[in-house]
Amino acid sequence: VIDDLIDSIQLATQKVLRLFDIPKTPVTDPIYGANKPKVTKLHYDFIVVGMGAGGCVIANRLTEDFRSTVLVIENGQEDNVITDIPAANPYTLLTDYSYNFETEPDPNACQGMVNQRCPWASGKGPGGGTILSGLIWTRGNYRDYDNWASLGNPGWSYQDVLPYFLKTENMMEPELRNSPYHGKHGFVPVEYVRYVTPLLNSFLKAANFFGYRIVDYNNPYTHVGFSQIQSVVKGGERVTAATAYIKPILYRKNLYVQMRSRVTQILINPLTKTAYGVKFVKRGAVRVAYARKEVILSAGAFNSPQLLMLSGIGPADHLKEIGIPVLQDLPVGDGLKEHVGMHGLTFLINQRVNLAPLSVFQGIVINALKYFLTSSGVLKTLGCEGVGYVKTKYSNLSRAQPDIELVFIPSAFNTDAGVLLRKTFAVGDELYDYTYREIDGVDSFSIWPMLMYPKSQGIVRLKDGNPFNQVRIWHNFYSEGVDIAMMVEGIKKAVQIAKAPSFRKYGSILHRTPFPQCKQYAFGSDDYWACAVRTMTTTWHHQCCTNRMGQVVDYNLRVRGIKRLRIVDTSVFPEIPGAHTQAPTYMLAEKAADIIKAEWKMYSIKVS
Ligand SMILES: Cc1cc2nc3c(=O)[nH]c(=O)nc-3n(C[C@H](O)[C@H](O)[C@H](O)COP(=O)(O)OP(=O)(O)OC[C@H]3O[C@@H](n4cnc5c(N)ncnc54)[C@H](O)[C@@H]3O)c2cc1C
Repeated sequence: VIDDLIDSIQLATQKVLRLFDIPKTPVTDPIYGANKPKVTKLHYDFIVVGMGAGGCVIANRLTEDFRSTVLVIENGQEDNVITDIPAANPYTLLTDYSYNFETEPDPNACQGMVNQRCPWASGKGPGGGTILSGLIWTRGNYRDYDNWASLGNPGWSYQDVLPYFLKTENMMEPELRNSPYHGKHGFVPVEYVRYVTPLLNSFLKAANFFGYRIVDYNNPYTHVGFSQIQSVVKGGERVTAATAYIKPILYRKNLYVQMRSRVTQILINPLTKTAYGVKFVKRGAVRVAYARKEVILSAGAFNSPQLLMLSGIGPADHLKEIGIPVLQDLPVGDGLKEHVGMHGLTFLINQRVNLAPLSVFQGIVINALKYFLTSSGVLKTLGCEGVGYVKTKYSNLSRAQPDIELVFIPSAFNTDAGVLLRKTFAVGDELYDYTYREIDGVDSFSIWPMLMYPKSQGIVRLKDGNPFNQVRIWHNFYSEGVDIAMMVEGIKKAVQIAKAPSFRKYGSILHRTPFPQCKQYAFGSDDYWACAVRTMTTTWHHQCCTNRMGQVVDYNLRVRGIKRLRIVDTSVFPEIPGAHTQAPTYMLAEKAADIIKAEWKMYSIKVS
């Protein structure tokens, strides 16, 4: 009551000051999803920074208790009809829906990319990464979470987290819906993708040909094998974290969402080391919002460490160098992990059974009509169709734990003549012109291997004290030799799969013009592929582990040494799971919400 009274007085004062035009802080704001502007408050129970996968879940679950007010602050702009179209993601990746980070140059990797830097997309807008994502739904191996627990994080073993994976999910496929390893009542619909090419069938038959089973890879007993991709779509349309978790609850009076607002600092009392609010900038004006209970950081694996460091929490040496007073010395920004890949394999075919982006552009009117009027057609493609989990000879994991994921892509860099896909991965001119120009627009497909358990780890640091500057990222990809050896084996397995009889009927052949940086090696030799992975280095956008549980946060996700500050996003993963990171983030946030509610004795809405 007192806080509300203070709010009213402060807001009334601001209104009066506004009559004289000082300061310019408005007292009403367009709030995401509200029909008319809501009066902004200064005090909330919880402030959530970032409306990505983690932030959306937290905002939803905490507002189940109508006594608690929650403000979500999101830097990005509102979503729209284009962002819902799964096929639009190579385009949206190049827009302001992504932060478009870049890595620091490193002779070990990214050598064929523009300026020898790998681009690294990270979502910006309602849903964060899920507004850009390939929508692939994978959980990883049960041992991933047993490992989290064994690293000193009780409560995070597979048995502990499985209920939260189930709570998240609404499996729509009848054959999987009744499995004890799938949920039916969650906010996240999961389907097989609506639009696939005939090549998917060839991919799955090829797997059978080489002795792999068709499996439910999200079942802990059948991880090794192949499948059509389980994906986060409804009726073939993209479902972001905001679509799933925020839009259905926008009517809640205790939920406030500020878009286009960049948090620049967490406000922390230096004497008590207690977080009490945030500073943010909206439309050029600096504002503050106060949290009665907690500030929850969900700004992602690059921006959460940035905000901590800007607020005096991080490696002391680095903060001193930048000139930021040190509040708490913690290994923030260390241990960055990513599933590194090599997207350059190109298999040419002699029939147009693939995804041909140029014809999709040419027929855009018909394709758009199909999408909007009949909910069908090529715009429902994810751009990836199948997935396979295999083991290489270098794996020291158990028999049931794969170490390479193979993603089947019904097109390749050359298929759109280098117009879009190549740009999203910043493939350099020298590489593209030498290797792919001669096959511009030729029908083709690709298989993208992904290293599931990279050993190499990178570092995130501030460039300077300006909160609007991007962080600096040292990826350190392939600093551990075993990562290269495994990727080479993964590539060889992809090449083998594409040789199966099921692909031969399309005249499938591997494009053998080498990368210019690797032409000194015999094409297809281990040395050639090792050079290829250092040249055509691609990220899968699964950045994580930069504020690790057990190091920067405790197993209840509270920042060590600071009160009332928690982190709920991929940055707290104690180790990268063998999964695309969206499902693990939803799981993490669902569990975090229960932890927070228990601490503050809050209500939940029960689902059957
Ligand atoms: C291109 C791409 C493709 C992907 N494909 C897949 C896939 O197919 N399958 C899968 O499982 N996963 C995929 N992912 C990964 C998945 O989307 C992420 O792991 C997940 O979204 C991470 O959630 P998060 O909560 O950690 O952060 P994010 O979802 O990144 O959300 C962070 C949010 O915080 C906001 N923010 C950051 N800084 C500030 C600030 N200072 N002030 C205010 N707001 C701020 C950001 O704008 C963003 O909206 C993909 C990601 C990308 C980028």
